[in-house]
Amino acid sequence: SACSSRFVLSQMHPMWQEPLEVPGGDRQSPIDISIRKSVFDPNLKPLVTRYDPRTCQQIWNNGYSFLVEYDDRTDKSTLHGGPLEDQFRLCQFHFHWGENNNWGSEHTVDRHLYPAELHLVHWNSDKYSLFEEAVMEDNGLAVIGVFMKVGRRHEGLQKLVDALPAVRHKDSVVEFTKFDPSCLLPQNTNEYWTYAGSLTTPPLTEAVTWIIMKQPIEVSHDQLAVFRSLLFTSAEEEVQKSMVNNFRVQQSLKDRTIRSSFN
Ligand SMILES: COc1ccc(C[C@H]2SC(=S)NC2=O)c(OC)c1
Ligand SMILES: [Zn+2]
Repeated sequence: SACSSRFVLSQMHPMWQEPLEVPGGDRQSPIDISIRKSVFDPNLKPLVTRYDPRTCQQIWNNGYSFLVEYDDRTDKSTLHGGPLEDQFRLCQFHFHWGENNNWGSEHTVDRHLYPAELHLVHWNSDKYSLFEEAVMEDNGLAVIGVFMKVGRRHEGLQKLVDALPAVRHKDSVVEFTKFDPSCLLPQNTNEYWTYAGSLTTPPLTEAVTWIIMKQPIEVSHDQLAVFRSLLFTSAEEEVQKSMVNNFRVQQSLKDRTIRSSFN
């Protein structure tokens, strides 16, 4: 699918150097979500996700994370509602995690760090015809962020975990089908925070309406350990580097308001 972030491949290096300044730079992500600074907005609607598992195509290790990519040529797997005016199309999901269970998420809640964070990436298919177009526009993208905490084994995630050894090295791809990502959403999707932000890796474009779920999902210690068995490096490289701590440093809120869908 077009949203496979080849930019990441070309411009990315695992511990990539933060650029000195970013175009605009007043709505960068990730951020800390201060609960007391967020403003309840009663006009925020429930989120509506309609994902068709038949659009699931493959898993790809791009040297920064692993992406599960969806066929986004038609409106089969979509997101609308919440803070969104338009309909958005799912193109991929991926994760960020740490070297241990003490940190790993990109966003935090009152500075609380989670061991990992899921990003479900969608682009505005009402306004644009390709991901590449949407990624350059204000609010061309909508990303659902879901925090992950250590607890019970997540049965839905296990199918994905079992496929990871096949994409251990950077640039490896494996077929992965019939996966419904709604199994990775918390049971309560009506409580979320939303704010205007950016991609969290280069090109860092300020095109994202963020929708961060309040309720984390639980995954087991062993499932996270398999994430950490992935490598940043390709099979040819002599020195293998484990894929951990693939999160960006937090950015300042600047002149933004975080809205909450709950009081
Ligand atoms: C230009 O295309 C890109 C570039 C990078 C990413 C991945 C970043 S953005 C995010 S949110 N989390 C991440 O790790 C893309 O993902 C949609 C798309
Ligand atoms: Zn991400």
